[in-house]
Amino acid sequence: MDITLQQVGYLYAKNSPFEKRALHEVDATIHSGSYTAIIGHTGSGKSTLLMHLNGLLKPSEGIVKIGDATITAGTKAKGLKEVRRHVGIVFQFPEHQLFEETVEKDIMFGPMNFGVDKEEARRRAHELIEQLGLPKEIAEQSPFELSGGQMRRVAIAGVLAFKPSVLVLDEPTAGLDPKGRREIMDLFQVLHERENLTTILVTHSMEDAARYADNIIVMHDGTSVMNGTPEEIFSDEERLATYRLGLPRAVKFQRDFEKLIGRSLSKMALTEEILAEEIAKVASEVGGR
Ligand SMILES: Nc1ncnc2c1ncn2[C@@H]1O[C@H](COP(=O)(O)OP(=O)(O)OP(=O)(O)O)[C@@H](O)[C@H]1O
Repeated sequence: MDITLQQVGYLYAKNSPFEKRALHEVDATIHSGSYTAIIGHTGSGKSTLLMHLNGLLKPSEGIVKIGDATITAGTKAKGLKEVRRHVGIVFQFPEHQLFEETVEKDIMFGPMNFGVDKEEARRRAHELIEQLGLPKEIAEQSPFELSGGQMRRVAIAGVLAFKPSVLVLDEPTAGLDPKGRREIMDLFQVLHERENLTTILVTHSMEDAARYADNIIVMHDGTSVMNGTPEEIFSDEERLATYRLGLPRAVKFQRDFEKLIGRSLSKMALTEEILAEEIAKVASEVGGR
């Protein structure tokens, strides 16, 4: 399911003394099956943009196309339920939205709300508990008895349970330790590859954008200023600096290493794995001389 934004603008509290423009003239295309990262400085409009991706907000100006649905300022709310079934959003700290008395019921809530029958919803809940690496027994436990990392997984399972075709992740690893962060991000990567799940990641982490995304949208002052592959986006350090964004660590190391050896490496080191490979190649050339 492709998502396209054409000249999208958004005003909070429109026509009130508190009116505030959060988006203007945003153009972007997110292709079905892609992994897109949305990056940008604090206040650049990422969260506002994200809420347009499943009709939680309707654009004040312009058009949002989500698959066959077209959303404009005049779109009626009842046309949007179908869109929400297809686009699942994992909000920041999603565990704050858990509310049922057991983990199983919490995961079943989403699919049942979209008309899935109880038995199928229960089957999905148990399957997801396993897939997300949670112990089976927690199905009957209260979500509030779990650790922070487990609660996060339960909340993610609740979104995956209604089988969205697009998964939107708003800083999904905020507040987790480095191991928990990596595990959750790797899990999304597996889902993206295995189910060809269109994935949209809103992140402050340049490393995560470089590591996981195949497409990056840069937001600045409420508009989309760059859209391209990680290689394209991170090749222009000066331009990124004007948007107050830095390069991923591996790319910075590469720049320093290239200066040291006096030539360019064959690939752009977007991840530490690629950088390590490139350094190993140079080391073996030097060793062979
Ligand atoms: N509910 C609201 N009412 C009024 N203005 C808002 C509201 N939410 C956000 N804004 C403003 O809209 C602009 C864009 O905010 P948004 O939260 O979309 O940015 P962001 O890039 O997601 O920021 P962050 O990285 O801090 O989450 C900011 O100037 C913000 O102050």
